[in-house]
Amino acid sequence: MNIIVTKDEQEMSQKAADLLQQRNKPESECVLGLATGGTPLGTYQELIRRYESGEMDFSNVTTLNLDEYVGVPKSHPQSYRSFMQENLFKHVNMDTRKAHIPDGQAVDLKEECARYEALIEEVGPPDIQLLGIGHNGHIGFNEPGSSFESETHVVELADSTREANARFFTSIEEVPTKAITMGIQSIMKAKKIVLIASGEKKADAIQKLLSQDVSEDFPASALHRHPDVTLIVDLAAYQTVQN
Ligand SMILES: N[C@@H]1[C@@H](O)[C@H](O)[C@@H](COP(=O)(O)O)O[C@@H]1O
Repeated sequence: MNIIVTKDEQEMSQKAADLLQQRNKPESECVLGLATGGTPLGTYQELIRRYESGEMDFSNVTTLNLDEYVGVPKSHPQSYRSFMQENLFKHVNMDTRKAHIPDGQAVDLKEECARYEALIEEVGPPDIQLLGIGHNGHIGFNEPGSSFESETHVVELADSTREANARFFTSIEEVPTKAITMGIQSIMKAKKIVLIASGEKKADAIQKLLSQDVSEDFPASALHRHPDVTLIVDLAAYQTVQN
């Protein structure tokens, strides 16, 4: 695992945008694996800035998002479809028909998971996958205990994850209890993975990740088995590791 320590969140976002931009070559289709949450917001702002200044073009970009809440309408402001639309897609010259996100409102969720996994094979795998990390080490919505062999599936969200995400809703009761997520094995198919983390609140998770222990109790530890992972972490999330 390649580790880049940045002075702050802004620099973390710029470095992550650099890696995404490097994969976006004008002569070929580029597949980006994208994530939601607070952490990638700065990266998306940086990608938008680069598009607006003519440094980046998204016409050849296909995207595959990691996850989506179950039962939340696509138009709901907190659906991951709306999140991506508001924070990236609508600001760049993307063909949103090539922007894929699991359908959390599918009548048959099992069938939807199978469809999405097949889609990863069909349009993917991502040239690069952007990942955040949950306090408990979750990636996508793969909570502790998830099998490293898992493909796209429905998960029950851990109470700690619902509490962490409650800040985006008006109350904890509104936070969905289930989600569809790409599995660990699906995520590991990406050619390159970049994990970003910032702030003291992520320091424990980063410390655990860097302990090198590989265990299904800490989903992000699966990344130690991937040949091309870059961790970009700001000082606040990393410094505590040193103390
Ligand atoms: N499903 C998402 C993850 O993909 C994300 O990495 C994590 C951390 O979010 P944040 O970046 O807001 O800390 O939370 C959510 O639950």
